[in-house]
Amino acid sequence: MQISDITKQYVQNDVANTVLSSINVDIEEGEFVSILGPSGCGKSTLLSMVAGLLKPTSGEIRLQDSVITKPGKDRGMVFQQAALFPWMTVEENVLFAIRDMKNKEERVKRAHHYLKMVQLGSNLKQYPHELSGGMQQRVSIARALAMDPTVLLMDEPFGALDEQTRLRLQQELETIWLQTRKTVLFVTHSIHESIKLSDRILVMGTRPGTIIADIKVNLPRPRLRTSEEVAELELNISRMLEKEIDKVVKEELKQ
Ligand SMILES: Nc1ncnc2c1ncn2[C@@H]1O[C@H](COP(=O)(O)OP(=O)(O)OP(=O)(O)O)[C@@H](O)[C@H]1O
Repeated sequence: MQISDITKQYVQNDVANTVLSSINVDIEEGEFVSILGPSGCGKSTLLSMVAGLLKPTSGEIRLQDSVITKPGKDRGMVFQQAALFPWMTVEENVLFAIRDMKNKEERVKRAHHYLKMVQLGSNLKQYPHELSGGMQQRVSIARALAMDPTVLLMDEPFGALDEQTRLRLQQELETIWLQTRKTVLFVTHSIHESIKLSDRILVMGTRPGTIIADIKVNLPRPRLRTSEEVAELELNISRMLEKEIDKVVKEELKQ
């Protein structure tokens, strides 16, 4: 995927606010890339443009040589809230996402395969309200994977979960990624989460949002908090982010 010269402005009351400027990134097939940055730097805006939900003001995003202009089946999206259909069972929610598949037997087989992968093989007939937040999020991951997208786009998928569930889902996502080797673009606020999961971390600065560091994480997996290299990287990134946050605080004080 090639993100080239992206700028994004939001216009409100005839005033243009540039939220992203000069975003250039090439993402290899199979890479797990995290986007980290202070609140409001434009992470979700960037992901929404890759999803085709928003159009860039200038620049273009290419996936397998096609310019992205709208949402497509080649991109599966997982949001902070699972957004499942409450009147459908777990199985039906996944089947609905792949309703275009003609062969019913194959369709059911595929839904079950991914639901088993996210440890929900015994919850097929349950409804979303009968599941915990973590389980609901697992359904939305299975739903996105079942569509067999080229890229998985994840916008703070574990942000609303408690710490224990979050750690468990991080491990599961890592296992799934090692099995499927999908390209993943993952927005998070957690430095540790990004180090644990990614091949590469894009650190964003703000006002306007730009990429201030592109860090390759060449550490063996699984990456433990107790590892010296992990702790050192965590400290370096947190210093970068603190600088950006200080910049915002100073600007706000001036106003
Ligand atoms: N539809 C919109 N209209 C106008 N401004 C918007 C709109 N959506 C987002 N913004 C502004 O664009 C900037 C970037 O927002 P965005 O949600 O992409 O940031 P973010 O990095 O994902 O933030 P967070 O980490 O808090 O989720 C913010 O200043 C936000 O107020």
